[in-house]
Amino acid sequence: MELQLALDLVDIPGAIEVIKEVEEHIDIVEIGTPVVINEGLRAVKEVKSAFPNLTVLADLKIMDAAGYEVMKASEAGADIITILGAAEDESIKGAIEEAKKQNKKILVDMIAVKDLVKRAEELDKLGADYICVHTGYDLQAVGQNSFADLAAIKSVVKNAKTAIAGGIKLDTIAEAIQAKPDLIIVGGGIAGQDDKKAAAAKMKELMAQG
Ligand SMILES: O=C(CO)[C@H](O)[C@H](O)COP(=O)(O)O
Repeated sequence: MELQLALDLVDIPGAIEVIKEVEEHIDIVEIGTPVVINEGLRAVKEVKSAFPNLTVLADLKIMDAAGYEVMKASEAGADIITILGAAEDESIKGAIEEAKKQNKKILVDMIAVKDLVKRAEELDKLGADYICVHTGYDLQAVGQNSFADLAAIKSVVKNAKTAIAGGIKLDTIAEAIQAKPDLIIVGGGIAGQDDKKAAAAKMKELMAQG
């Protein structure tokens, strides 16, 4: 089980500072959608060159022109690129095909997908590397989470790795761990804490205990 730190509310120097603090306790660093909107793919490029040994995920949440966008994120140094599960199959196929060419991985974000089980089954057959259930900020604000969704997709996904994101904190990570995803994605639960290193270390410790 791997831990991904999502960085959403920082600029490039801020991202580098946080990563330095928690690097030894995380497996993947995510350059979040707001950071890419503010700073462009330069954020991916600068983080990858500062931490060449760290797996970098570009959270582009691609919806269209998927092959092209995967190519540009790959050129910037991303190892994993995200596309939305709600995108057309043609876009999903384009993203997966380009990622294979570039030796990269695709994480499909299931945010706002209504029939999760059916779509997860389809995405698994299309060859997604990761399928991620996700409660975005706007639904976190009204008290939702993705724990039941993770169990639901795990019942049908055979090949892809499964992931969960959205509001996971130290006091809720146990529920995510129980459902045994391959990847747990945490943003504010680490980046928003005073002692980021301690939060990441404790989460990794709980994940190792299983
Ligand atoms: O993609 C995102 C929002 O769309 C976030 O990166 C993801 O939800 C993880 O952050 P947090 O743990 O703070 O919810």
